[in-house]
Amino acid sequence: MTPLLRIHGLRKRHGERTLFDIDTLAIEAAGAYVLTGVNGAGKSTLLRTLAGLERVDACTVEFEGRSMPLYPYPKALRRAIVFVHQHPILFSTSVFHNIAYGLLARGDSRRSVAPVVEEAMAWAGVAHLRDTEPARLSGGEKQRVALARARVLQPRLLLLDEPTANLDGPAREQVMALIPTLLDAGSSVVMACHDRDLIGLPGIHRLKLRDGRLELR
Ligand SMILES: Nc1ncnc2c1ncn2[C@@H]1O[C@H](COP(=O)(O)OP(=O)(O)OP(=O)(O)O)[C@@H](O)[C@H]1O
Repeated sequence: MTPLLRIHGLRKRHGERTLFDIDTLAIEAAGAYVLTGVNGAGKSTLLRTLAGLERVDACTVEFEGRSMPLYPYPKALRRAIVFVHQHPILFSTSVFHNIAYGLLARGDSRRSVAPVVEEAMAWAGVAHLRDTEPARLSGGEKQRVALARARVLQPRLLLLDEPTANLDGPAREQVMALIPTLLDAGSSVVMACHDRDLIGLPGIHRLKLRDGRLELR
């Protein structure tokens, strides 16, 4: 099977320190991965690199069978890959507009966007918050809005940085419940996390960053 994404020779340095040096990273279409490693191992940096938010040394990517450099970050990846930050930054408008924003920015019409956003709000359990200003949301609500905002873009690859960190009780359960359904929509998902319940999800592949190398378990 052709992987969705395959990267060779992915190296990241901070000054003299090599944070990671990865021979090959292959992500299957509709595959689910957890990325583990101790604090400071480079998990967030690796996700940010895949999302084009970190500069890297020359490195080639095969995306859906086409070869391209990872830097400068290609348009095809910008459209296909969505990164969800651990502490999502939301615009000071409404929940509805935050979820609609990416689709409108892509040029979709307001008329076509509205039902997609309605469906996403229902999926994320935030429909009752549609007119709420993001500053008034709890951490769990913000994370669910961020997941809905990512989902409407129908990414081929979704990168989640510690989606359940800082959440507990029902807020954590609600976010946890959404994650398998992202896979049902056909996206590949890579999640950096320390959460044992996410690591134990059925069918999930385990990637571990250790001493700058990536192990597939
Ligand atoms: N711009 C930078 N310059 C130098 N070092 C940096 C820079 N950005 C990140 N680092 C270092 O790179 C290392 C990896 O950070 P990163 O946040 O990717 O790790 P992580 O595995 O996600 O950690 P955690 O589990 O604590 O979130 C850390 O030691 C961090 O201090």
